[in-house]
Amino acid sequence: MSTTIEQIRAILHSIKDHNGIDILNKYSKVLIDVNEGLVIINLELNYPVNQSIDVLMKEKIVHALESIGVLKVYINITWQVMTHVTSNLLKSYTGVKNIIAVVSGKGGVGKSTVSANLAYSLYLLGARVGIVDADIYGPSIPIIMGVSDQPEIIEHDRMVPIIKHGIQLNSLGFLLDYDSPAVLRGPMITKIFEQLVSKTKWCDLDYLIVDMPPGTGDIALSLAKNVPVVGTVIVTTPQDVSLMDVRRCIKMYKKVGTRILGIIENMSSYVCPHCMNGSNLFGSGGGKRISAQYDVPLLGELPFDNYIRSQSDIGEFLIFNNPLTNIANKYLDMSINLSKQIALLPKNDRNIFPPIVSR
Ligand SMILES: Nc1ncnc2c1ncn2[C@@H]1O[C@H](COP(=O)(O)OP(=O)(O)OP(=O)(O)O)[C@@H](O)[C@H]1O
Repeated sequence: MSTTIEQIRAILHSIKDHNGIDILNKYSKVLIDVNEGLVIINLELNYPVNQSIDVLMKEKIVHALESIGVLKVYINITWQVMTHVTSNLLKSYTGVKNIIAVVSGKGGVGKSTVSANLAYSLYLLGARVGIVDADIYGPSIPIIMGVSDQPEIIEHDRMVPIIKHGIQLNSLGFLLDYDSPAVLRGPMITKIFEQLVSKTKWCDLDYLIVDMPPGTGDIALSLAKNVPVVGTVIVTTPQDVSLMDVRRCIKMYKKVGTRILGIIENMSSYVCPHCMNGSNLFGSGGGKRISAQYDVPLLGELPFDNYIRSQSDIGEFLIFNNPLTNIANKYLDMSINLSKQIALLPKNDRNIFPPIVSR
């Protein structure tokens, strides 16, 4: 008896990828054809798929189909990121499908480093990505990414983002005088922040990463209320003081109704490059505990890696220089996890213009 399209569809729906996430979700489009024993599958997914994921997915699908006796199969995978509904139900900005804020309970946990590398790994997956440095206390993204140019101002006070390593970039540091940051507080700084995000001429972005200042201050509240953000990613280190601040941060974002897309534990372990023994510099398992306690996905755990620090200091990307390192793979896994969390959110239908009805 030959395999039916329904059986193949059911098999596809049962497959999980190497992150343990369903290969298909409610927005995936699947066209299946069976022609003289050859099964043809055309899959359109709503998250980025690079070549290695494409290969892994195809292997999984072929393997699963073999179990029901399908031996000849052709699979074609394409993808298209869609715009998802924002936490505050605001309409998304033109040119930006999904805004993701990277936040932390306290300073120095590696939020900017994670933001830059997360942006770059999403870009390596094939997505169009931008990054906004909104850290009023010290905009480090231009340093990490090795950018010193200023964005060009065009008509209607709009700014053209700088492009570096394929990523569109703008920073509060380009707009503020950092010799007198204390003067800029409250409404003034939140207005500049909102303009930075909304008045940059972003070009066709799948994801815009916002590197937020640490803590739960004015900019965090302004983000929650006035920026069409799909959600936040919280960066923490595993030690107890850091986790205490994360709890406060999670409670604040939950209170103001901003979605939490996941937690990233940074500097979670250290492997000595000489003896190769691992140790937990700042304790262990904190990210997992927080994730379980607040029912928030743990997107990844990143080790302490001196190469990250030295590369960031000279404005180079770890992944850019060495895409095959263990930590580069961890970043890629993390960005795949994040893109899939976003892929499951409802669509933002408010961005779709009503059809023009001719009389
Ligand atoms: N996984 C890591 N391994 C080693 N060093 C790291 C790692 N992540 C970040 N760092 C280093 O830690 C320092 C602080 O990182 P970063 O500036 O990204 O933190 P931050 O949370 O954004 O800080 P702030 O709140 O002050 O803006 C930097 O020198 C950075 O290179």
